[in-house]
Amino acid sequence: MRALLSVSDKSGLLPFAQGLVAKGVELVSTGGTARMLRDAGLAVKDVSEITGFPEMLDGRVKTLHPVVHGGLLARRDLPEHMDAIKAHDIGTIDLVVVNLYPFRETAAKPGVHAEEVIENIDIGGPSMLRSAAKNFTSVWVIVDPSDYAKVLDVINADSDDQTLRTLLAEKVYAHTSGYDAAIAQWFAQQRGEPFPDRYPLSFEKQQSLRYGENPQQRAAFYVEKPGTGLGALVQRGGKELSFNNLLDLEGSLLAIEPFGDQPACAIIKHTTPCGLATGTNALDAYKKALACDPVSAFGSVIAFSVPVDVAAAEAISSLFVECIVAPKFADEAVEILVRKKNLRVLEGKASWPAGTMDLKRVRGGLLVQDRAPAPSEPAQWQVVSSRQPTSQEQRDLLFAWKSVASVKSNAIVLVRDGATIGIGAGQMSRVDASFVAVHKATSLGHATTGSALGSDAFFPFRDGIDQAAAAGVTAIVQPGGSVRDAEVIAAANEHGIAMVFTGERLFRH
Ligand SMILES: NC(=O)c1ncn([C@@H]2O[C@H](COP(=O)(O)O)[C@@H](O)[C@H]2O)c1NC=O
Repeated sequence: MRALLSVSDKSGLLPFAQGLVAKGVELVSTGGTARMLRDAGLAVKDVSEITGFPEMLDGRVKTLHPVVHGGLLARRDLPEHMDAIKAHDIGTIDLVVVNLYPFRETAAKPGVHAEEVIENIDIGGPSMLRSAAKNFTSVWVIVDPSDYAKVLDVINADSDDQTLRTLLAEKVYAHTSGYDAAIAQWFAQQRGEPFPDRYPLSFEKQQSLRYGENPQQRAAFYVEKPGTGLGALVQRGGKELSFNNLLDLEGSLLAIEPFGDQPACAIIKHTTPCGLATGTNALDAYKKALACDPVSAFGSVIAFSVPVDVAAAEAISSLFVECIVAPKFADEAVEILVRKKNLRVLEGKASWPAGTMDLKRVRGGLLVQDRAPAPSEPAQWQVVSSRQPTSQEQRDLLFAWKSVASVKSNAIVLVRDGATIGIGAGQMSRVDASFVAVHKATSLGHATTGSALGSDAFFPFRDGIDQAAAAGVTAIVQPGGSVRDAEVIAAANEHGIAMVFTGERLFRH
C-alpha cells in the first residue's frame, strides 16, 4: 500500500503516519510535509522521486503529474486501466491525505496583499482530493485530520469500510466546493461586487438540532466560519440549544447592538423584544426591561450588553427563561443561573463577520441585501413640528429609534426614561401597532402620559398621531416621507407633540 501525504495543517499527521508505517505502508510526500515526517525519523519518498520532476514554480507545481493522478484514478477493477498505468510505469496510490493552503485565513488577515491571497489558492491539493475521491472505492481520501483515527483503525484491522470511504469522498467534494466558494467570494469582493452572477455560499454544520421551528420539522445549525457569530458563543450551562433559541438569540443580540457598551437588556419572545431598556448596570437595565411586559417575559431569551453579575443573576433566577446571553458572566453568577437546569447560559460577543450580507430564503430563490446599518443618530434628524423636543424627550426619542429597529414590522414603541413601556409588533396596520403599544402599556399599569413614541415607518394618516396624543404621547420619532406628511405634522402641532423625521425606514420582516 502506498500513501501520499501533502498537508498544510500538519496537526495529528505524525501519529497517523507512524501508524501507517507500522502497517508497512510506503509514504510519499511533498516538501514541508516530507521534511516534518523525516525529522520525526520516518522513511519518506519525495513526490519528485516518483514523478521524475522537481517541485517547481515556488511550489505551484508539485503533484500535478500523470504519475500522481494516474496512480489515483486508475480503476483497479478494469484490466485496461491497470495495464495502462503499468505500461507507463505508474504505481497505484491507495491513500491520500491532503488539506489545503489556508485560503480563508489568509484572505481574512488585515491588510493582506492580493498576491499573498492568490498564492494561497491551492491547485494541486484539490486536484488530488478530487481524483482520489472519484476513485473512492479503492483510494482512501482524508481531508479532515479528525478522520485519521477512523481510517487507521480499519487499516490496522486489515479490513475495509466502503461506507466510511463514501463519507470521506462526500467530505472532499463538500470541502473543495466550500473552498472554491470562498475564492469566488474573494474575487467578487476585490471588484466591489456584492451581487455576483452566481452567489457562492458554503456553510459548515455546527450542530444537529433536535427539531426545527416545530417538532415535525428536521433541523441543523450551520455556520459560515466556525467560531464566528452565534457559533462563537460559549455555553456555560443548560441544555442543548434549540432552533427557536438560536433565532431568538439573534433577535436579542440585534436588539442590544445599537446601545454599544451602554448597559442594556433585551427580553425577547418570538424574535421580537417584549422589553428593552438601558440602565445604570445589568440589574437596573433588566428590571426596567422586565417591567415593560413581565407577562410576556415568561419563557424568553434575554441579552445583556454588559457582564452579568451576581445581583442580575439573582434577579433573573426568579423568572422562567430559555436562554441568557452576555459578553461575560461572573463565576458566581453562572453558579446561580445553572441551578435552573433548563436555562442555557451563553457567554461571548457574537458579532457578524465583516462584510456579511443578509440572506432570506424564498421558494426557489434567495434574497440578498446589505445587513441593516445602525439606526441613525439625532444629528441626521429633522425636527418637523413647531415645538422642539425637550432634552428629556430627545433622549427618549433616541432610545425609541434604537429600540424600534429590532421590533417586527409594523412596529411602534412607547418609551419613557430609556425603557420601552409598550411595544406594538408585527401588526398589519400602523394604527393597530399604535393601538397595541398603548393597550399593552396601559393594561400593564404604565402611565403613557409624557412618553415618547418610535415608529419604524412613516404614518400614512393622522389617525396614528391622534391615537398617540390621546394616550398622552408628547414626542414622536418616525422616518417621514408619506404623501400626507403635511397632515401628519399638522396633527402633531395641533396636539403640541414634538415630531422628528429620521429620513430612514427601519422595517424588520
Ligand atoms: N502545486 C501542487 O502540485 C500541490 N500539490 C500539493 N499542494 C499543496 O501543498 C500543501 C503541502 O505542502 P508542503 O508539503 O510543502 O508543506 C498542501 O496544502 C497541498 O494541498 C500543492 N500546492 C498548490 O497547489
